Amino acid sequence: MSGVRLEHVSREYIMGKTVIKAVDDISFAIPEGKYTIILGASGAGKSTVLNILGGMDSPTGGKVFVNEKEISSFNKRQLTQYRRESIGFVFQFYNLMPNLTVEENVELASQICKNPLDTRQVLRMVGLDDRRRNFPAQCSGGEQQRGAIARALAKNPDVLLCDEPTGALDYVTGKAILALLYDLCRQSKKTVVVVTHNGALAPTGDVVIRMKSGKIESFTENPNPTPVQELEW
Ligand SMILES: Nc1ncnc2c1ncn2[C@@H]1O[C@H](COP(=O)(O)OP(=O)(O)OP(=O)(O)O)[C@@H](O)[C@H]1O
Repeated sequence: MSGVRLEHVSREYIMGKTVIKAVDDISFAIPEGKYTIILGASGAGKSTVLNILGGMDSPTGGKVFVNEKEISSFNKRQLTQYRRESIGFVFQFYNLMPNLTVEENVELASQICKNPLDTRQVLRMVGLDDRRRNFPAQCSGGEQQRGAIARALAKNPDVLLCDEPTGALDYVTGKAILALLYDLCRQSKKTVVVVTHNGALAPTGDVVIRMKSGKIESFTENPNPTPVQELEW
């Protein structure tokens, strides 16, 4: 099955004499193209799962498959290539290069991968074409996040991973960013995974995974997700 699959995945950290199970023997499968939300309180293990999916961290047990590639068996070089070519990341704090314009930030990402999309096309997709010559400091938070999403998408990745993408944004701007991520998921048919602690977003996901203390509390598929713009919280 294309998409994302975790089989009995664990991630333990040894801290002196204690073992912290950040992720504790979890299994789930997300079909390709699904808009997925991972929910859970602080410390539940959400970012650890996202980092493992993105090849930034490796499990201490279990197997991880992304579009049928077993990334948990990759060596360092393969993981670097995987992060570069197969994964788009969106973080809470945009992380755009401050000395490059929005357009140059997107171009820079395109240059390191195999099948990039056209920069202008991607900037139009995220509604940022008229701001493309601005430096990040000349953009609002929402615009910077759109720039970061454009940069991630331009790589034409298999999966778009977003860790608290609205964490630094106000309510209305955050909603617009979530609506954009959902629309991009539908348009591009790519798997999008959004990590958030905001339980109110559960109805908006095609797939909703709730985590608690490193375990999966529930896994739900939603045949008719609610558009985020229709929700209030
Ligand atoms: N590098 C590390 N070394 C030791 N413990 C870690 C490390 N990274 C994460 N942990 C622990 O693993 C657990 C899960 O952390 P994780 O960051 O995945 O949670 P989270 O659900 O993303 O939380 P938050 O919403 O606060 O970001 C926590 O108890 C955390 O302290």
